[in-house]
Amino acid sequence: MITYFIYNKRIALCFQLTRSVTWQALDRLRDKTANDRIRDYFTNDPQRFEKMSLRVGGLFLDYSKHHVSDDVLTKLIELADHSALVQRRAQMFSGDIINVTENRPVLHTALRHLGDEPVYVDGEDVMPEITRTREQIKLFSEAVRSGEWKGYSGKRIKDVVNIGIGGSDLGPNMAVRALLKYRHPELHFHFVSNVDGTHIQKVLSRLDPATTLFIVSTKTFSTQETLLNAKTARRWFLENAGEDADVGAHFIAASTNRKAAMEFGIREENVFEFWAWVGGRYSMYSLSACRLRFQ
Ligand SMILES: O=P(O)(O)OC[C@H]1O[C@H](O)[C@H](O)[C@@H](O)[C@@H]1O
Repeated sequence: MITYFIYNKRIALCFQLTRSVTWQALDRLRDKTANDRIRDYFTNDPQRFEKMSLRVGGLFLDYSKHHVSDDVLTKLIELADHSALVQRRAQMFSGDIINVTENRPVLHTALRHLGDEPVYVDGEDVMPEITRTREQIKLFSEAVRSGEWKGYSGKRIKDVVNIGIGGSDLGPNMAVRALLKYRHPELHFHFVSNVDGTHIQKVLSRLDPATTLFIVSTKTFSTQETLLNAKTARRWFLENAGEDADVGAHFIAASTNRKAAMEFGIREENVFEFWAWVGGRYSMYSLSACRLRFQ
């Protein structure tokens, strides 16, 4: 049974989708069409591909090759209408609390929003801070890429090491690997997540501290594994290169905990912000993806 909630003014309305008349009709249609051949759908309807494909937002979607008859499609659309999909989508865009387990909005859409319209969370337009952070990431990453950003001894950055774990490691790691082909020819990327010291030692042994930039990636700045690795990296930097005052030229943070990051030695303007209204650590459009800009 599929049960879901619609949150409206913080009142949860519980729907049992699988008990709806439309769902049951779809269930019967599934049995009726189980032996249909997709090839016959095309023979009987030469317009099927045009009807069941679309281009939107740079994506091409082709669902004509799925086991979906016209009747099934009609019922699926009815099901979406009956289950208040449009209303739920509007709730998502307007910052309503639809993440019911964590009691917060799901505003990845605000991070992707490039228009001028405001997006409100608790009555406050969050777009200005998103725009400011985007700009901050852009300026910083461009300075690293162009070589304008210098390490403590005046050399440009050649290696970027992300130190994080869980959501602060896996998402950015996947995205950087996927887009490696487009990376800056003079920049190399490394990810350290393992609490076993051999991982960071192995990475550091190949690097020059004067040309390495560390991203301490931790939403809370309190995760033991990440802090241990970050402290190891800072010690390595201090033993082999600069002094305490130089840490800010080689360490930045992706975190909500500005205070802890600054106590670590990171400059305030190089603590890139997360927001509570996006759950988890990673969204392609959040600052977590800022490693991509370095590429
Ligand atoms: O970003 P942080 O606060 O350092 O948390 C990083 C990770 O910590 C733990 O491993 C949690 O189980 C993960 O869900 C989280 O992604």
